[in-house]
Amino acid sequence: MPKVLIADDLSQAAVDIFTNRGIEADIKVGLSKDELIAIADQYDGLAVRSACKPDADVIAAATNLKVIGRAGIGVDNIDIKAATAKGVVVMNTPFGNAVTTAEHAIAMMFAAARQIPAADQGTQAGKWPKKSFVGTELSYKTLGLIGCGNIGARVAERAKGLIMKVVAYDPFLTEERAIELGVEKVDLDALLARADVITLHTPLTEQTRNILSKEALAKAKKGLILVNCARGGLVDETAVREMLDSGHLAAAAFDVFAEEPAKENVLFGAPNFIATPHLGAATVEAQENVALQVAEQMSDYLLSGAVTNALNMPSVTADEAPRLKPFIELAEKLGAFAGQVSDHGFEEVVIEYEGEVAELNRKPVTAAALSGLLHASRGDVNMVSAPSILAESGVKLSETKTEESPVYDNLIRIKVKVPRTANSDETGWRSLAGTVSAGRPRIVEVKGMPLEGAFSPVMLYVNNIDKPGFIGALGAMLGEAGINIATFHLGRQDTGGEAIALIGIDGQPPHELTEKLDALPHVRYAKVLNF
Ligand SMILES: NC(=O)C1=CN([C@@H]2O[C@H](COP(=O)(O)OP(=O)(O)OC[C@H]3O[C@@H](n4cnc5c(N)ncnc54)[C@H](O)[C@@H]3O)[C@@H](O)[C@H]2O)C=CC1
Ligand SMILES: O=C(O)CCC(=O)C(=O)O
Repeated sequence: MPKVLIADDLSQAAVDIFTNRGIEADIKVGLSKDELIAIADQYDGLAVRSACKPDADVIAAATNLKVIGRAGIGVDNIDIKAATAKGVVVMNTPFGNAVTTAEHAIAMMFAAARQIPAADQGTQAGKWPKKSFVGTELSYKTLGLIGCGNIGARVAERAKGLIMKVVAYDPFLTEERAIELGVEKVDLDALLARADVITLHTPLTEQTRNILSKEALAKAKKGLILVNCARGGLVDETAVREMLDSGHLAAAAFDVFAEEPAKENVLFGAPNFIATPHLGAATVEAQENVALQVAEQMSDYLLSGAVTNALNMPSVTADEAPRLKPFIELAEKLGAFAGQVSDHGFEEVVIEYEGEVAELNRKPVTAAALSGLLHASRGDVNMVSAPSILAESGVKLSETKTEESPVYDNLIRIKVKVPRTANSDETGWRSLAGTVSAGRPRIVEVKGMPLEGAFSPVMLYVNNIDKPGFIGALGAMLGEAGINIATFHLGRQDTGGEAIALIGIDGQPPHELTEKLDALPHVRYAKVLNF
């Protein structure tokens, strides 16, 4: 039974889903990093919000971990690179709290424009401070959105309802989408020059960190209201403090801080500054949404291999997962075959899809092929880590698809380009193909030569010249070594030409056997393959 750790406050809905689906869920909120590392290897899944920080050390200690689920949007608390390298899927819930967070941004904008918290404090202190609070009307003012994705777009919709003019800076916002949302796409300098209110809605990345630097803020209009319900690191907090003190900024309302939990901060106590403790997503509805979603997604992955909203792995729906399973198995085995016979590595990989499989979601199938391919040389690799490992190695990857498959209903062919080496005249492309028949993977072609057979856990691969007596000698050699033959598949180009034998054997043969095989006349190459 898979086991997950819920390491941040999550609605009970998540626990119920895990339990109902037969997954054991431990709740341990507020663990220190050392405490988390000490127990991390017990879990297949880790469910977090933003307080728990699965960094490279935690991920390295979590030797059984398969999935990290973020009940929320921002994943800057998770080391996705480290997770990918260890083959751990990272998934979030990109829509579950978007409305709630957009509403919080609007609430913060109003609170700042009318200084509601300070007015409330003064009133309840018996001061009736009516003359101290003269606010700003928002209708017909310009709202500048930095980031116009899920949340930004929802803020835009609401701001338009408030009769505000909305301009947006987002390099990935298309003109069509801007028109659809009724916002004007502008560059950052234009936004700074025109906005009466700025609200941030980008993720925290190396590109967005400090996007509102001291220099950028200096370009903003005097009297600006600044709202940040995205991430603390997006804004220079010290510069905001100086500008609130000097009156360049009329007000600022922040839900997020560079250091959280923010028990102290340079902004605290600044004039017209409003703070909430990262409450953007804190509504009953949003917490229910993200908890349900993350628990369903993690359970789907752990139980059926379905992948939704992953940041480091192609999606596989629950419907697709069972259909893809045999093709994933075939691709991984073909990749493993190619990887084990590529003694000197490979420079390029081509994966050809024919027939039925060409019409399926091929990304996970390709990831499986690469996982098999890299396994011989890299060991600890899986479908999550393989594509990025291959990309980092500089090996070129391409894919083709043909709806028609001349012989089989479906066919996957893997071609690898092997490099020229001092000891090998085997240059150029090597190819292997297989099919799924009656739900089982079968190999149907090796080096362009047709043959037909199932994969066995241990196989002997022999590439030889087709000469009488060879098969007898091979059988005798295996018999002498006490090795039982389970399956025997032969292929050849033409009589007396290049040939191959693929022999399923019961158990691992001694190393000397391949040496003896290699020494047989007419044998060009012999290798034990493991699947
Ligand atoms: N305060 C809170 O409790 C919450 C905060 N958030 C934060 O809000 C962020 C945004 O969430 P969503 O809108 O759902 O994400 P999203 O991915 O839908 O939208 C982000 C937008 O930022 C844009 N962007 C990326 N780089 C940019 C750049 N250099 N300059 C300008 N725009 C850029 C993207 O193109 C995208 O349109 C999250 O990453 C998270 O950090 C999310 C939920 C709750
Ligand atoms: O889980 C939370 O309370 C924070 C939500 C958030 O910041 C996010 O979803 O990115």
